[in-house]
Amino acid sequence: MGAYAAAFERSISDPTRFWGLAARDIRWLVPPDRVLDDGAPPFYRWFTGGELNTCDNALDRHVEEGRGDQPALVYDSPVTGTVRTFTYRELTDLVARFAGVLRAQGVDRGDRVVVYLPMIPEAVVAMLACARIGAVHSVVFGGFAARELAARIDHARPKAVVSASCGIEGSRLVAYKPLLDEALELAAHKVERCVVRQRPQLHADLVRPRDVDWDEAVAAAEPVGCVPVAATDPLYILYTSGTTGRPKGVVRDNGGHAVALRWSMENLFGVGPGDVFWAASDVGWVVGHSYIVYAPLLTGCTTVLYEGKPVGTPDAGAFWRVAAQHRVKVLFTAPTAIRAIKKEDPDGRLLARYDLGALDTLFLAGERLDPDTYHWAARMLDRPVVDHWWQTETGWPMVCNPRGLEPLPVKPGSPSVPVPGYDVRVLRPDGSPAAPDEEGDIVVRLPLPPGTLPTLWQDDARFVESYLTRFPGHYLSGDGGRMDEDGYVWVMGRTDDVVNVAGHRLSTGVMEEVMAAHPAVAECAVIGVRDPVKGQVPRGLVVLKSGADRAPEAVCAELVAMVREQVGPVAALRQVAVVPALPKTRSGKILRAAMRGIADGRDVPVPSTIEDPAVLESLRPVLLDPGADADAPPA
Ligand SMILES: CCC(=O)SCCNC(=O)CCNC(=O)[C@H](O)C(C)(C)COP(=O)(O)OP(=O)(O)OC[C@H]1O[C@@H](n2cnc3c(N)ncnc32)[C@H](O)[C@@H]1OP(=O)(O)O
Repeated sequence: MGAYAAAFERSISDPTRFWGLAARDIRWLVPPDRVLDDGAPPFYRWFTGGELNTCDNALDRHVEEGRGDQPALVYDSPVTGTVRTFTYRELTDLVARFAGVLRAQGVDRGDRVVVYLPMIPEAVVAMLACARIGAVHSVVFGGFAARELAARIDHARPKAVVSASCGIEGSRLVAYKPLLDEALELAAHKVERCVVRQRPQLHADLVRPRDVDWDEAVAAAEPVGCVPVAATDPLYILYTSGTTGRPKGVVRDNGGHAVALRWSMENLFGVGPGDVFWAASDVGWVVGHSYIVYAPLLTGCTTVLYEGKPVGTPDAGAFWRVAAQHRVKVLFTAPTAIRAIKKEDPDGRLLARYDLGALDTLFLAGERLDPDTYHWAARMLDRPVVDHWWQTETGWPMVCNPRGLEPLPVKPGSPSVPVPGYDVRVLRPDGSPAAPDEEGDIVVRLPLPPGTLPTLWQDDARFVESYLTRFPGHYLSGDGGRMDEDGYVWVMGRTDDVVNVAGHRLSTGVMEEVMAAHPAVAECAVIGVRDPVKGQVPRGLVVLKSGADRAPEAVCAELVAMVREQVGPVAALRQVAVVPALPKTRSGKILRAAMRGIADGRDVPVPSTIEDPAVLESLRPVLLDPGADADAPPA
């Protein structure tokens, strides 16, 4: 039996022993009584009775163990012309001081702190400072609009918000503070304190005494040490899109998270202490949480925080420049980024300018890796390109080619095999196991391994209903796919109304909610359709109210602007078409999957429950050819 098969078998047959051994790489303040607490299924807890501090494991511990002068964080920002390195000692000092700032603002263990920051070192500092004092951070991605931020504030009910005057999107300045002010106005929950980092590119007006200037507060703060927290205490809440407009607050614990992420670095990514790891994502997504911040630092690596884009900052050689300059060993990004680079530099002329001698592997996740992109990247880089599949809910890879454990043959289009700890299955609608290569729902048999979501924030019922009810005893991933004879998993895409736009998981429901509020709209549907660069883009189909005397093009342009304004630019809704009717079942359910299939050029059977097949047929031309974008985005 190979190393992978042996590890997988051990992880499933004796998870207590498997993860108990992995837990030895973490510094515990109080060792756990139990590795797996399975006393209250379907809720499982890892490392109960144990106490630790995640920040201690990510920073202080490394300083004490001799890594104080090693770079912990490299901030590379082509949009500001900055490259700055922070050693473990420097980062520990900054975090300890900012933890003092939070304390001084009344933030204590268990309090929530919303972090709404661009890709600047302060984002990492704020997250780790929360961990240091046992506060629970909830990072909100900067591409969301005020309304979305307000919804998250109302749900997490934070004591404080940490933000900045602006973000920099390529050449565009995004004023964060007005968005924050608007969100605070919209939110019912009243936030007591906002700590605002003033960036030189744009000064924000502070509302005193609510708003506190980051630099002034840090100058006045006393450094604070790490507090012990229970392994099962929440480290963070990260909201992710569900099928409805209401985001789900995925909870991450401290103990299981630290153990699983630390294990994943050596066994999946093949990196260890001292290596340079770069996840080119955003701290607002789970990749940013796990593989920009926590996993590399828990492992004693150097992590790269990149404030730039794959193209345009300044060109499609940007990723290769960063990888070469910082001697990156593992680069992790989303396929959409590689497709954007490929589009601009198909022959790799820019890539050829850089010495990528240190680069060992390119890991890709966040959306399906299409074989074309895989082959292009593998050919251009001439080194392993590794697809892997996971979700915000799981926090770390579920299916991967475990480079550290045992590199397995690559099958382009498949992220390879279930990761140790994840008993991945494919089920038929009746819950019976699918045959090899038969498509079904991808599920994971409970218990999920450490590091995965123990529940949704203050909503055990929604946790059970969303993930554990469809197939009792299993976690429902929401993705469909198949498993082949060799145990390789083939992920085909979402089985629900969640879209994946440029690696950003978005709810079509939230866009529909916004569009439905337009006075001329009678009903609408948003579907995700294939896009050559972003993977998927949303497309809106709208039925106007009878008697609406507005020009359809004007309504479409207004709808595009409304979604951008109320959901955020990241929704990237550009295609909206006015149609005479939407196809529905006899019970009135809109047939989104059927429309999606036609738009993607797939042969989809017309559901037998359809009310009027002619309606679906009449949409075919519009679904196959969206026409021009409804409007150019505002400058
Ligand atoms: C495995 C578990 C997971 O799935 S975790 C999620 C993993 N996903 C990712 O890491 C995301 C990968 N995608 C990306 O990094 C970006 O899409 C890349 C490839 C860099 C392209 O970026 P960009 O050209 O900006 O396109 P986009 O579609 O991301 O953005 C659309 C519009 O939104 C804006 N936007 C984006 N981020 C922000 C932000 N932080 N603050 C403010 N605005 C933001 C973009 O500027 C863009 O605006 P515009 O429409 O061009 O005006």
